[in-house]
Amino acid sequence: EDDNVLHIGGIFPIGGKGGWQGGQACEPAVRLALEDVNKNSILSGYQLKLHWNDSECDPGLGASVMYDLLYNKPQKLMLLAGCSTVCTTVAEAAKMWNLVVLCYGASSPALSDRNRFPTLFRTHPSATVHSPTRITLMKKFEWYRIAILQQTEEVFISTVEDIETRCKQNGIEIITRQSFVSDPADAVKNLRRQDARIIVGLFYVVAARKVLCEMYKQQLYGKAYVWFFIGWYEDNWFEDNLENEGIQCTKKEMRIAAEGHITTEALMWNQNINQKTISGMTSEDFRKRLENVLRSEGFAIDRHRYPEGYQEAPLAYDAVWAVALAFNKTMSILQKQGKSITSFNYNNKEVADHIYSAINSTQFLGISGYVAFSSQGDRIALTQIEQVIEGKYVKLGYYDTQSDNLTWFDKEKWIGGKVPQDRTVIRRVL
Ligand SMILES: CC1(C)CO[C@@H](CC(=O)O)CN1
Repeated sequence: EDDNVLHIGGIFPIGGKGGWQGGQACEPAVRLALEDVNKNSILSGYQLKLHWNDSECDPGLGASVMYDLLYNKPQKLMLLAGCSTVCTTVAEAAKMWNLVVLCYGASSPALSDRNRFPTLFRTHPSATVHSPTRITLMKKFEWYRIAILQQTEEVFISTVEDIETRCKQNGIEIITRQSFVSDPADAVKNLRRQDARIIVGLFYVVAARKVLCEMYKQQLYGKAYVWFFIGWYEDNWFEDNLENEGIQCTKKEMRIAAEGHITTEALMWNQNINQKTISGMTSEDFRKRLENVLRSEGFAIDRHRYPEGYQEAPLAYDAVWAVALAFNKTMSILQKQGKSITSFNYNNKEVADHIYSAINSTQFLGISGYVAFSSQGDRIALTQIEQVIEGKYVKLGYYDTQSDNLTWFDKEKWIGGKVPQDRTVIRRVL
């Protein structure tokens, strides 16, 4: 095999129906990154080569793609993967081959576990990255009595556990935790029964539309309520798809119920769009290049419609740069010992440990912003807070968990003209 090539494996969720088909935009983003890394002198003469296949976001298919990659030459130095379910399977097995796994599209909090996943790193933030942001907002507006409404999916179950822990640490009482599999009607009724006013909602976008219509019907919206929704739904999610999802509310009713809700989301595109990143590109330059590639492959790109994974594409692009920087660091350390990174093999822990500690300490400014990993391999990321004001999302601020710093624009608007309260206040008439 040609000796100045470093081979890596890739598993992308492209086809299939279930879960997240984010490989559609993430695989092209990885291609752009390989182009940039290979024309750059970062790997001092070596070329990075990717061998990949489609997991359809199915863990079983992902496992068979991994075995194909590992049991066919050339041997791979590490693996890129997407989708929480596939990353769980691949990262749990990868230690048997001494392989680092870098996940660009996995949000499950369960993956932050060094015992189960000793060699996992993610450029995609965990869903728990929202928790400190939500807590900070509750303390800012003095909401110390909250409720939780969640869909019974693994990612939301472990997110709620994280919220519960942080609420306890901050003296915030969770008065009720309601969950539903697909019909939220009873859960919403229980929220009303408990006089819930500040509600954190954790569900996928199809369930979110059902919740919103239930909120309208049961009048759990308006000036006395604050709803926290997840911020990565598409912009006009609460008006879309109503007919073919059998939503029993009109667009107008959905807009009324949605007015004023707050969202939190992890930032995946560097907000300073003119700031040059490690590749020399700004995030705006990257967006233009990515959209050209996607259009040339037949994707329709417009304000409301993007291929799946478009939002996460910077995470995939930056994952390749993280690999290149880590390999570069590993090669210079090994060279001092008269060794080569290509002496890596699946039973050779020594080189694997060098690759692990190199990626563990890798930090750089990427298209997705500052890239750095926690001791659990989690992506350290900023979060963004928005609010629906007159039917449109307005940026309210950003939160940096590391420095516990909230940047606030004072743009929030309350339907009743003042901050909603977390409970019914009995006024004593003297
Ligand atoms: C923000 C989102 C949509 C969360 O799910 C990720 C996919 C997954 O965790 O399986 C992709 N990015």
